[in-house]
Amino acid sequence: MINVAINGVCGRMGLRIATLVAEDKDLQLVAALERKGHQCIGKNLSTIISRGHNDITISEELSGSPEVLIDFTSPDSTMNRLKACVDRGVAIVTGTTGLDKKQMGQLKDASQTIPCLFSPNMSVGVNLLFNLAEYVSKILGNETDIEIIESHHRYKKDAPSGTALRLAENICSATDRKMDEVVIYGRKGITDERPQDQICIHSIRSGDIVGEHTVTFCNAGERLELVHKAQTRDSFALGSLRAAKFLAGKPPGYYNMKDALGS
Ligand SMILES: NC(=O)C1=CN([C@@H]2O[C@H](COP(=O)(O)OP(=O)(O)OC[C@H]3O[C@@H](n4cnc5c(N)ncnc54)[C@H](OP(=O)(O)O)[C@@H]3O)[C@@H](O)[C@H]2O)C=CC1
Ligand SMILES: O=C(O)C1=N[C@H](C(=O)O)C[C@H](O)C1
Repeated sequence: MINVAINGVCGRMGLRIATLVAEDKDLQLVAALERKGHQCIGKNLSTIISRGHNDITISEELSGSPEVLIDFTSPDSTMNRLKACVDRGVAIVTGTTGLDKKQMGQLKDASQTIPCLFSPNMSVGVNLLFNLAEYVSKILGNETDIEIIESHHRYKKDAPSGTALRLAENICSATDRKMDEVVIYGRKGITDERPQDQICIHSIRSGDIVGEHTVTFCNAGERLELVHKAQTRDSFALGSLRAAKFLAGKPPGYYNMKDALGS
């Protein structure tokens, strides 16, 4: 049995993860965290997710000796909890996106002390898409116009999605391009002819779209599209549970979903 804690337990992801942990025979929820002053602090989790975890009260502080903290919150919250994980020797699985370079550096520094796993997308399908985009861009080379379209719900706080950025990073590394030289984020005004190696990321925020990503490769006369559509958040949540099981007991280090999926 692996003891886990969830940071942001009352969020869209946190609630799904708590529900799925209750159904997983290998995992035991020992702490459910929200920020100080959150309306759910002190409430019994089972009254919110209507099943499981009858003994868990939502709290502000990491407690209950978890082996792994599962975090889907915001960059500030992730950094705050990361300090607590390092102090207490707790591994962290984080899916929080929008971390800046400094915060990503802090996560990597922490991985010298505790096992850390970060992925901008924890669904199996998107991690396959990461590989497919790399493979296709290697074959189609630089003679192809590449665009990325990501679509999410109206409540998403960051843009572009971490998944879209990772897709662009993979394509750049596969085609010897540099992100800061070729990637743009939407278009406006007189843009003239697009440079051959340009990658444009477009972000749609609308309604209750869970998470959709399309990579288009346009050659003369044909277009190839790689598309992933998440239908529920369980694709991400189940991936995070797989990551937590993988990370428990590992030595300190910086891990990703490829490691957790064994791919
Ligand atoms: N890697 C992946 O597979 C996936 C990653 N994500 C990412 O996960 C993150 C959360 O997404 P989602 O669940 O939809 O977001 P929600 O806003 O629904 O949930 C975020 C949770 O974190 C809490 N939180 C936010 N900011 C802070 C803070 N500064 N201090 C303490 N707690 C805080 C929120 O509490 P409060 O209500 O008080 O704000 C809430 O409980 C995003 O970065 C998103 O991109 C999402 C899905 C999949
Ligand atoms: O905020 C979301 O919902 C999601 N965010 C992640 C991202 O930024 O890539 C992953 C997924 O697309 C859902």
